[in-house]
Amino acid sequence: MQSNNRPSSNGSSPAIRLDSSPELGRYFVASRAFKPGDVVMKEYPLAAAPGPLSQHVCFGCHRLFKKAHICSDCRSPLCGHNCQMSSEHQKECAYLKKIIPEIENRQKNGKIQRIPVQLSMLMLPLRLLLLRREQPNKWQLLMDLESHMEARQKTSIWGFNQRNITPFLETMLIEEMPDINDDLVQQICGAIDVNSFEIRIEQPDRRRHDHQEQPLSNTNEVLRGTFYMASLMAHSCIANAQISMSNDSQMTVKATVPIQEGEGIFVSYTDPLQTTLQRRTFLEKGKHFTCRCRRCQDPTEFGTFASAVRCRSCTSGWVLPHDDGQLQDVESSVALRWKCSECSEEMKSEDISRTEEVVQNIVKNIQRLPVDRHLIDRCEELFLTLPKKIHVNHVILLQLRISLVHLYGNVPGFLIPEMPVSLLHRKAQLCSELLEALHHLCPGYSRLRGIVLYELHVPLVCLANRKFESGRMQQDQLIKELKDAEIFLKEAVQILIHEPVNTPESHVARAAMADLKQLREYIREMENLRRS
Ligand SMILES: C[S@@+](CC[C@H](N)C(=O)[O-])C[C@H]1O[C@@H](n2cnc3c(N)ncnc32)[C@H](O)[C@@H]1O
Repeated sequence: MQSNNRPSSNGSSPAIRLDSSPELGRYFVASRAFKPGDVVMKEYPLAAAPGPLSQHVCFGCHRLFKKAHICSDCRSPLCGHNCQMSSEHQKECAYLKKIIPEIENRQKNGKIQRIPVQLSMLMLPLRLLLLRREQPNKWQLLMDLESHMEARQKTSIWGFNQRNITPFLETMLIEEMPDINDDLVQQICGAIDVNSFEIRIEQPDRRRHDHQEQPLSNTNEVLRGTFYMASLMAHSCIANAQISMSNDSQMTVKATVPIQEGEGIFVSYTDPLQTTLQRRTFLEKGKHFTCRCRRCQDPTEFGTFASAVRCRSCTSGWVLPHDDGQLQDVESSVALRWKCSECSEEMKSEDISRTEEVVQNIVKNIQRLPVDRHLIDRCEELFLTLPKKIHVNHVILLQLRISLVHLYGNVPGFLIPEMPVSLLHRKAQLCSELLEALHHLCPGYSRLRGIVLYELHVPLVCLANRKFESGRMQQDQLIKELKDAEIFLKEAVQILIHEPVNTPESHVARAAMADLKQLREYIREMENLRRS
């Protein structure tokens, strides 16, 4: 198995082998069976750089900073003088400072964004282009990646790169790479957009509760990394493997469900908690293919109704992608036809998209409120109002459940010891509903399942204790209910234990292990008491 960034040129390894099909292009197949949690591959990127929207990531050491130290020569945002003086930065600085007059000039004419934004769009292409001279083996791997040049030529990104990326890279590199031209830059940009992965950055003083207050929020403060082996993995919205990133940018791909020898390895390029339209649109625009996975072809998404919108006409049916057995033939998400399950009223993809946007904005506005008891009340209200527009299991309401599960137990006034029985039941109910949906949408050992299982054990233990302490439960029953909670906690540990250190999930894993030890001791104590 490959365990570093030096894969064999054909991407083969004892555990996986490369195959290809007219539909998927190249993709990996298991050369042996994998169990959930087994490592499929590990890899470091060919290059990584702060994401184009990042504003607080040091261009040198890739750590987060509160206040930028701007390099006096090239204006790069750095974390301090040491990073400015590092040999890595000095090398890049020599290139970057050549373009500052041009950026400032364009900025004066209002034709360009702020300097750090402009620089962060250029960093990854620059680092990849520098491989050509400095690390020719990696350059060859990069040149082997899919970049969808033909399809991208027809999109606005091509012109954007022509105006905002190519001229600056030419100015920086023309002396040592006289043959640099727009085609080469577009190929690099295509390889980045089609193949790159986001790498989360650990907050410097992140504690367990920070994670819980900001569950799985997307942040712009990420790195983008271009990997070789991982770039050969095919997508499915119902994947059998998932990616984790350590904070030194190493990627690990692990099986989430049993994978048989000879089966394809699929990761999800999209967030499983996105609607069919959001997923398909992202894949069509960014990755240039139409997804024909089992989930995309099932209008109800395995009975979850995760993208279902309420019919405006009869108000009782659900509008779903039209199931006339032709879903696999629909070439683009825009062409999808949507039909009410009861009155057959039809809607266009644009109408569905608008409804999703309206509802998402309602939720986003509420989630911007300060984290206090009012936020919890407002989130709960959404469970009464939004099902008038979307199904109660719509992904937007699944995301809202995740937020609420983290809020209950962590917001002052709603800490576990303060929570009334009804709210402990509510937290447990939200977890159970999430687990049911995740079972269909991202089955097996998904990180999200691990986190929800961890959250579920908390109210279960607390409810059992309260009942026992108030004399409404016998000791035998208490032990039984504690053992039920232990099963959930044990699975949470099994799923999260091997997450890379310093990731939010690894913090939850550590907490779960400590809680599991404590719970087992408590169960033993109760059993001893029963015997005596
Ligand atoms: C990250 S690359 C994967 C490797 C690629 N197949 C190759 O041969 O280089 C992503 C590209 O693979 C293809 N691809 C991946 N998953 C696919 C799927 N489920 N259906 C169709 N094409 C897929 C698309 O062309 C996509 O842009």
